[in-house]
Amino acid sequence: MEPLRTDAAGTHLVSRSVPVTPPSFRSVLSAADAPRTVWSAPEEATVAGEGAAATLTTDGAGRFDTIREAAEALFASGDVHAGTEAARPRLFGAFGFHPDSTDSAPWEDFPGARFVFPRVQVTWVGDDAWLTVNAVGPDVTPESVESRLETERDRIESLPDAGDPADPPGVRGRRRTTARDDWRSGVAAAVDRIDSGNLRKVVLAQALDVDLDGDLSLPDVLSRLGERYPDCYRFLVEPDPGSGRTRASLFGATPERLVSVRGRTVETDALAGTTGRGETAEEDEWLAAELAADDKNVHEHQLVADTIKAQLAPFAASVSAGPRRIRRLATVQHLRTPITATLDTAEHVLSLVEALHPTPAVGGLPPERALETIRETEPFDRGWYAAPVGWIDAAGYGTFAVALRSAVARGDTATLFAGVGIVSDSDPDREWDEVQLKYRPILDELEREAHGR
Ligand SMILES: C=C(O[C@@H]1C=C(C(=O)O)C=C[C@H]1O)C(=O)O
Repeated sequence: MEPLRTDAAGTHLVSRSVPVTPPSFRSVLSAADAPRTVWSAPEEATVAGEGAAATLTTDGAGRFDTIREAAEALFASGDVHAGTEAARPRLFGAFGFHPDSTDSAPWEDFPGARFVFPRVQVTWVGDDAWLTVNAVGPDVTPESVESRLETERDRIESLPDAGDPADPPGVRGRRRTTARDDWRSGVAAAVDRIDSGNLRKVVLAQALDVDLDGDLSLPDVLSRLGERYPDCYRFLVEPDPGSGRTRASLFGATPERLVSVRGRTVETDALAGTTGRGETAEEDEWLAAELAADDKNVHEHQLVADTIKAQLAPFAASVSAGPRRIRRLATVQHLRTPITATLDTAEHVLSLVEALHPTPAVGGLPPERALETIRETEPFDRGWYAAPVGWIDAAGYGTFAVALRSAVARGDTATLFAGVGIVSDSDPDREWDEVQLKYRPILDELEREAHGR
């Protein structure tokens, strides 16, 4: 197993929180020290993290266990006064899609897993906001953290106004990593494997490198994504840059929850099967009805729902699925089945993340064949695209989303990722169009002409 790399071993943790006059999200993030962390999810508090009181980093197939053990050890040493549940200390981070990290751009600075325990955490819950200050180290005292809490409260309550949001920077150049002909032959080869009985489904992705005309303001991007995609999971993670490199930021607004665990309750979703949005309400309804009745999409979706239920079965005597419905987003519509389970015994959220990742919504079936097909077909590394991103607390509860509708921004460049499920009757050109639709949430934040829609 790859060792854990941490600056928190053998030390203890102190965390203190106070209510604050709610600051603006954009002001907090604009003034935040690196690495910045954002987590904002439906029915959850929004969190912005600044800096790192500790980081947990590892690689390899044992990355879920290594991070779970390190998180448990870190929180076990805790002296925590949170005041309210939402402000409690949490670790935020993500895993790589494949067990081994890669050196290829844009992923040079992204290990197999990395979690940050923010130095300063601002949490918005309903109309209230809380400030949490965290410290980890051999010499940390409650008094030093309480005094920092006072200083940080003064700073947060007197942050300068962030001003008007910046327009998207504009895109001056773009390069696809997959040419249309290569895509057609890749999809055709995958369909051949499916027809020969070796594979049932595989999700193939593309990447798009863009050169920007100016700087990307992530505070503005994340705040706009929150307005356009309030039902999605918005995230920002920023691993430390290698020497001579500008810091990279992975951000996105994904509709897909991988799993959430609270007490014995597990909630997840099967999300697969896609169509576009119409120009009118009638067209939207027509597209939704066509999607719900489309054999190819329903089959693709059902494979995901059945697999998730089977993956949860060893943990829970009862796993139940709600009705399959349409999930309508600003740019696409999906088929969605909500799935809930009651755990037989308490489990850490990372045990469920490990059991579920990658679901056939982003990998395929059978998993090993699908992963082999992905590696052989895609001319780029997935890095943290389509991988679990989320948070963990001291109780082992947490929520993880699947890092889709996402991009890595670094300086004046960004790389976007999007994929589609391939089954026996997939048409390469329709799948190509679906990939382009899935770039939209992020491209709209980069292209000037899209602004103001
Ligand atoms: C792979 C992506 O999306 C996934 C694939 C879907 C599909 O094939 O219909 C739908 C939602 C997601 O599970 C992506 O957005 O990149």
